[in-house]
Amino acid sequence: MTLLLDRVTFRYRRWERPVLSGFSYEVPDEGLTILLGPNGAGKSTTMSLLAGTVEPRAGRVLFKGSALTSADREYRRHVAWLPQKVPTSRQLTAREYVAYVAWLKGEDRSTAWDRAGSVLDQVGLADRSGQKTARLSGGQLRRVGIACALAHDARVILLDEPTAGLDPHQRTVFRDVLRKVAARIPVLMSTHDIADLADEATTVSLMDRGRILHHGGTRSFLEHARPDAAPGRQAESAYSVLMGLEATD
Ligand SMILES: Nc1ncnc2c1ncn2[C@@H]1O[C@H](COP(=O)(O)OP(=O)(O)OP(=O)(O)O)[C@@H](O)[C@H]1O
Repeated sequence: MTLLLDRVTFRYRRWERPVLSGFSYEVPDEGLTILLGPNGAGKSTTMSLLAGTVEPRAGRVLFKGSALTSADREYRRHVAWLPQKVPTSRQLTAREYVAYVAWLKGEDRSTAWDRAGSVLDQVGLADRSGQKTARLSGGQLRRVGIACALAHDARVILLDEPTAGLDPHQRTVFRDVLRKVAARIPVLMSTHDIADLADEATTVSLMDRGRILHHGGTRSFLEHARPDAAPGRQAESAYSVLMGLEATD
């Protein structure tokens, strides 16, 4: 019950149909939740609303029982939002950048600097902490983004397609970091990479056209797979069945 959307309606332009209408969604308080759905389903919109980067036309965004207001410092501090492209400053080193973000979120300078060192170590980037962010790879930058969330004591982490475009090695490293982080802090992550969920996710949410089609434990999601789905393909099959793309028998 930490972070949720309560009967939210949202449209990008006044004359357009709402992307979400009377939409409610609660981010689970534990583990890794994966938000699946086809292009245009409303995943990024849902995450932007939860992150407070856009405001609903109707309904509420609630954090720890209080409605979000854009000036809410506690919210900014405790809800970490990582868009697909981590917005780093190219001139700063990884450590300077993480420390800067922690300072912006309210840590004092020396605490921010110390924590930046320790969290970069936690995401496996201790040896890159003195490197300019402009010279880091996409996968390393996403780990810098996670480090920022850890540095300012986030209570919830929202990740928009964090594994998109990563090579298999970077993806594995990123998932290892994610597994450790999600054991301590709830993480909501949108993805098209169904393989991400099989081993890692605690909860699976599937949305389409602004509606949630499934929200529950990974096992209950996988139970929707066709009985004859090939080993390792149950998640894809469950997705297709729930989306109505594939019959169950
Ligand atoms: N900035 C925008 N301006 C206008 N319409 C938008 C904007 N962003 C998204 N939309 C529309 O809102 C709907 C939901 O988009 P959204 O990006 O939330 O979906 P998504 O599930 O994240 O898709 P994808 O998997 O492609 O990232 C789509 O119809 C999309 O065209």
